Amino acid sequence: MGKGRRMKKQGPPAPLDESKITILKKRKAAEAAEAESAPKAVAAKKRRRSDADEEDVAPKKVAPKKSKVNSAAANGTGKEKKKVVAEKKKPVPMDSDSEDEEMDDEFGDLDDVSEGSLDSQEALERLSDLEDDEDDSVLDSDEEDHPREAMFSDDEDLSDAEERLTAANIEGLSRKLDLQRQAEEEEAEQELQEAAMQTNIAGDRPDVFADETQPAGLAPDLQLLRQRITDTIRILGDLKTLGQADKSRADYVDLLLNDICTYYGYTRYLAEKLFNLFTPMEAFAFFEANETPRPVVIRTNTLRTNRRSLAQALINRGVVLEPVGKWSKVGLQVFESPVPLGATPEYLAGHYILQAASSFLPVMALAPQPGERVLDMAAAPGGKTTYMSALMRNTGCVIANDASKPRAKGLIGNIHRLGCKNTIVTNMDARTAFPKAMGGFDRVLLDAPCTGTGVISKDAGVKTSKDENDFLRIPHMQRQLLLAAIDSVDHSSKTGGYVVYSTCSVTVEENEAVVQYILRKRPNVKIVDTGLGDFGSPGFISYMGKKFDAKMALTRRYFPHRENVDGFYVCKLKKTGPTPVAKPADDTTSSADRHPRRASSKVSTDDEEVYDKTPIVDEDGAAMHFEGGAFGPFEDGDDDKERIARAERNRLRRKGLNPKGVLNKPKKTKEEASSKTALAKTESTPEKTKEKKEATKPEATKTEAAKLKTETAKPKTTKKSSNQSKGEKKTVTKAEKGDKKEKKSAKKASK
Ligand SMILES: C[S@@+](CC[C@H](N)C(=O)[O-])C[C@H]1O[C@@H](n2cnc3c(N)ncnc32)[C@H](O)[C@@H]1O
Repeated sequence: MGKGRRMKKQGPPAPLDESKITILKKRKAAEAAEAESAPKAVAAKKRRRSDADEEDVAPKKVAPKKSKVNSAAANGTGKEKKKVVAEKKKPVPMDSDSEDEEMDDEFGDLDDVSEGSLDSQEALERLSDLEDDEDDSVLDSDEEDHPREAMFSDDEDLSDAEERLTAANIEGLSRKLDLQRQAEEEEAEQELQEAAMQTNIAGDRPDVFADETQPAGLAPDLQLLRQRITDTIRILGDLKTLGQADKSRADYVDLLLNDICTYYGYTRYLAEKLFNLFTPMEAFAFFEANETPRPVVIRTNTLRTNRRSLAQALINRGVVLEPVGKWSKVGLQVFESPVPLGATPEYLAGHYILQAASSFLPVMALAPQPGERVLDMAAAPGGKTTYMSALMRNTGCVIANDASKPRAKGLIGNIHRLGCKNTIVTNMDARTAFPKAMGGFDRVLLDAPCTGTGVISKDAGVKTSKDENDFLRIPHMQRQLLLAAIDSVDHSSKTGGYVVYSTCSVTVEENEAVVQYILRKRPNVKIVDTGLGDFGSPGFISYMGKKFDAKMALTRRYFPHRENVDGFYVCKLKKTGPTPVAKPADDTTSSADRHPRRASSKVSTDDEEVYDKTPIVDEDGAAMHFEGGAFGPFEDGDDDKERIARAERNRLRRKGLNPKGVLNKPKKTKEEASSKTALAKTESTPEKTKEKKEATKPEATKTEAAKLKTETAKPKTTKKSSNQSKGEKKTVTKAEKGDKKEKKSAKKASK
């Protein structure tokens, strides 16, 4: 487990502005105010609790934690901290006012804990609080119409067993406090430095261009570079006052971008693209956040357990954890673990999956319902598929597709481990496979392949590996996939008709621009609210002079520096009608013509490879019957024939047979067989026999036979392959063998 910012709680941070640089002062003031008001607040809370105990009516609620215990210990001296830990071991006397008072300062939240790990108790209490609050949570859209009592049996009271503390947990807490304190100290020091820099330049106009040119071959002085970055940002914030007369904004931005590239190691192209998403100040925070890992999060698999039991089991192993935030009922943020989280018995038994917090969000937005048919178009390694399966309580059907075979194997592994029984894995290119192979889904998730600019903290390679070509190629693929996703949804689904599009990238090209393209190509979809509440920021409605649909603000963006999660984008679309089918230029009997209801909504599109297989319903809502079933016939029969032929060839190859030989061999019809016997008796010349045979063959066979004729004229080696298929290996002559060897060695040489 890492240290430092990992300890930060996930959730919406304070709005980022210039004050971030002088945050320390503010924090100190806030801490002082908090220290003053804390005893009162705790006393009030205690009063509330005892009232509740007496009346036994009010639901138990504890103030959200930026734990006082933590902060007290974290801010205290080593001695104080030891005292904190020692105090934790003591049973807390509930009826002693004076002792209560004393404890209130540090243990306000733990007044009903008798013994055991503060850790476990704290985490469990927090779980309890969160679950008490869950009913009125607006964030879990998966609760929409189907309350999931059965899945969340974790709001029962804490049992005595759960309350028992272990020495290991106390040690865990102590370590957690150490780490937290260290992180806060580091952060404070950094902020102090930044504040000092700011003070230094506040009075005069810093000349950031003075030491711009660095002697070639010398490693950059990182501290100076960092200082110049913060100076330049400061100047850009107040160019009129702080800027030099002979320098423009563009000069400062150019200098800043160069410095960012040198300091953080981005290509200029990517640095600029990311920089343009924010104000200079916020861009700095974003680049900074990409340098530290996000918190480790696990998702409870509610098909196998509930969050409280899982938390308890892991706490018993010394894991320090707490609920990920109010927005999720199943996430646990892990602060520290003495055991590898990917190898605990709970992990192996499928009680949880390691999953980044932000990747819960698309599934929450999709909100798949029990009994539905759902498609996960790009599913591997399955974090979202298995969450969907759990939300659907293992009912209905999830088609989990991924184009990568090795990744699909990992997907299968996770599906098995987590006990998802309603899931089918397919391995196809979703751009062309759907909805041709399958359509009419209630919901589709497209967690699209992307450039990964939201997960640079996990994969620093993105900083240098993504170029202009990637930002053309990948959005193109995303558009194709999203078109296929939309066309695979049943707009008339009673319960759904939704598509969720998500990426772990923060660029506009891969997010709003893709959605905007889709709105133009598919007038039968509209953007709807994700149901994710206030968590995250709204999507862009304009960017660099480009205007997007006003509803783009309903889509959500998540950033490492704002929410302390991986950068992510989530858009929810509702399909309102069948996709108009474009008429291929040379097809005079297109489906639109055959299905007049489709013809009326014919549109011109350059994505003609995608066809909507949504059932066409009549006025009463009943599915209409067309040739080929409810989805209509496959327009591209020739494609199918070719696919089938290819599959057959592959099947033969797998069997070790030569497809050419086998498939080109004319099949004997019954008549042929019988006439052959008859002819054997009566005919004398082979020519005559041949003529007769030709006459009895259907047209297609005739051409095949003609082919065969030319083949027989070829040297023996060619014919041999067809003989081999009949198991006539023995007839291969030595000369033929030599010929084969020669061919093989020639092949090798050419390779
Ligand atoms: C962002 S990852 C999906 C992560 C997954 N949804 C999860 O939560 O575990 C994107 C996936 O898309 C797959 N992919 C790429 N191109 C594809 C295509 N044309 N059709 C289907 N899957 C594709 C990749 O193999 C990769 O596994």
